[in-house]
Amino acid sequence: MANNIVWHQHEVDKNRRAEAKKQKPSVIWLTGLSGSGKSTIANLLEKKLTEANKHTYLLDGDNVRHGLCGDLGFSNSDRVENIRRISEVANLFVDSGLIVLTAFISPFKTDRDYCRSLLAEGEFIEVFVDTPLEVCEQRDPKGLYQKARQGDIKDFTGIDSAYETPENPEIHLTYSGQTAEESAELLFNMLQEKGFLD
Ligand SMILES: Nc1ncnc2c1ncn2[C@@H]1O[C@H](COP(=O)(O)OS(=O)(=O)O)[C@@H](OP(=O)(O)O)[C@H]1O
Ligand SMILES: Nc1ncnc2c1ncn2[C@@H]1O[C@H](COP(=O)(O)OP(=O)(O)O)[C@@H](O)[C@H]1O
Repeated sequence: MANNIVWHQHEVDKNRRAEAKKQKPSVIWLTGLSGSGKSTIANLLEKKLTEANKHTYLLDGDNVRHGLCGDLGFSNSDRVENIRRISEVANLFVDSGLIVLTAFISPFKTDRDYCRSLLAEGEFIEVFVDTPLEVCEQRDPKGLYQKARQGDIKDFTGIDSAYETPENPEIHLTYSGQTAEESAELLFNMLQEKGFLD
């Protein structure tokens, strides 16, 4: 913990920055298994938000793990640290007035709740991309499930590492054979209907 360090209050604050962007800053936190469609859906959603003149930033698992979290692996403690860093970054981006989209497996409830705890009421929107393991495994876009089944990758989520299902997500995106575009459309509409974009 930082000692002898005082938070500096700047003249242009979060409200002013959000006002300038004419939007309500928030974090749209997609969680789900590898291959569930988080990145694909978040990408399509960001396009829709941009078309609606929203200012956004997408934090994506694979990309963040190349830089900010490049020193971390997939042990439970590394995953906790991964989500802690991402939560802090998401919080800073919300402070800057942005609508932040995140696409991380984020398998542990406590870590997702940590990000929620950093934000104000209504700013954290948990979206459970609820695609069954069998579907994810069949898609296997990176061939990782096959490697995990063969024992070439250890601690793979859903195989030999836990995924804690969200109990009360703001949005539950169930899979019933729809395309990624349809999921993104559905998610965009749900965000609007629930007033998260007002
Ligand atoms: N062991 C293991 N378990 C799960 N995932 C693995 C693993 N090893 C590599 N990968 C690849 O890393 C991506 C998940 O990274 P995340 O940062 O989202 O994971 S976590 O939130 O810290 O659990 C994940 O990307 P997505 O498929 O986009 O979810 C995988 O491609
Ligand atoms: N309905 C769907 N929703 C999302 N992705 C789908 C869908 N159908 C097929 N896919 C494919 O499944 C893969 C999902 O991968 P990705 O978006 O990287 O998931 P995640 O980020 O959750 O690991 C992509 O190759 C995507 O094209």
